[in-house]
Amino acid sequence: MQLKLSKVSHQYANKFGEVIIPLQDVDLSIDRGEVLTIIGPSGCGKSTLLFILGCLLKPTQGEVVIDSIPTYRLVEDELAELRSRKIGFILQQSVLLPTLTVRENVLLPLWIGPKPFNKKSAEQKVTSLLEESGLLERAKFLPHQLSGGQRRRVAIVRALVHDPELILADEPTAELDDVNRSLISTWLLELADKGKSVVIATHDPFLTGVASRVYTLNKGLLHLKAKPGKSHEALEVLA
Ligand SMILES: Nc1ncnc2c1ncn2[C@@H]1O[C@H](COP(=O)(O)OP(=O)(O)OP(=O)(O)O)[C@@H](O)[C@H]1O
Repeated sequence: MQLKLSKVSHQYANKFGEVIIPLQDVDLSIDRGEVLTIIGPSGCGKSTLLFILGCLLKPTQGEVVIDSIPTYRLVEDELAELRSRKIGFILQQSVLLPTLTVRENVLLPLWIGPKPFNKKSAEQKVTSLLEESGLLERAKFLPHQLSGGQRRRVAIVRALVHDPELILADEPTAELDDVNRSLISTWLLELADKGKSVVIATHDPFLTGVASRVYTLNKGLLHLKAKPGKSHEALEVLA
């Protein structure tokens, strides 16, 4: 996916009319196969930026263009369709439905999404994703029967089940041990190798180490921190 933000600003107001401007004139381009990380202090606007990139939030100013389509031209149904076809969200809280098994939680976006799917090939896809993530033996477990790291991996698998072109991850490795952090870093990098675009809000050096570009966000301004590096080499150093 090719994604471009031009002069994007966003402002929130509370009920007393106080205004917060977490993004100011942000320009950003993302291409296929790139891994970008965004770092910055708590409350600086990282999630806001991810929500705008994922078309969950319309910026108050500026333009978001996805595969040559300016998103302001799309109505809400078209945006929902775009999200469910092309975008995978890994949110800060791995919210899994407590009464559904791991397999059912992963299948959920296909059941409720607008995209028709073949039941048999969906089952196969889920099986192979669960296998890749080391979760196949837990396919029939309920979320409360999993460890925190396993729950996070289920949430990631769920974000990938519809084969999105853009993956947006908000602190995907927070509070995980080194094994899980390394596994998730490797996994996100492999997705980029397959041509996916990956944007991650994080402070985790495992993730900033494998990124093609690292940005800092502070006081509304986005700055490039590091020039493109050799991501595989970075991962080997960290392993
Ligand atoms: N719906 C909202 N209404 C008003 N202000 C909001 C709203 N959502 C976020 N904000 C404010 O916008 C700022 C940016 O929030 P955001 O969640 O994007 O930050 P963040 O960098 O992701 O933070 P963290 O790292 O703590 O998750 C914060 O100061 C927050 O209080």
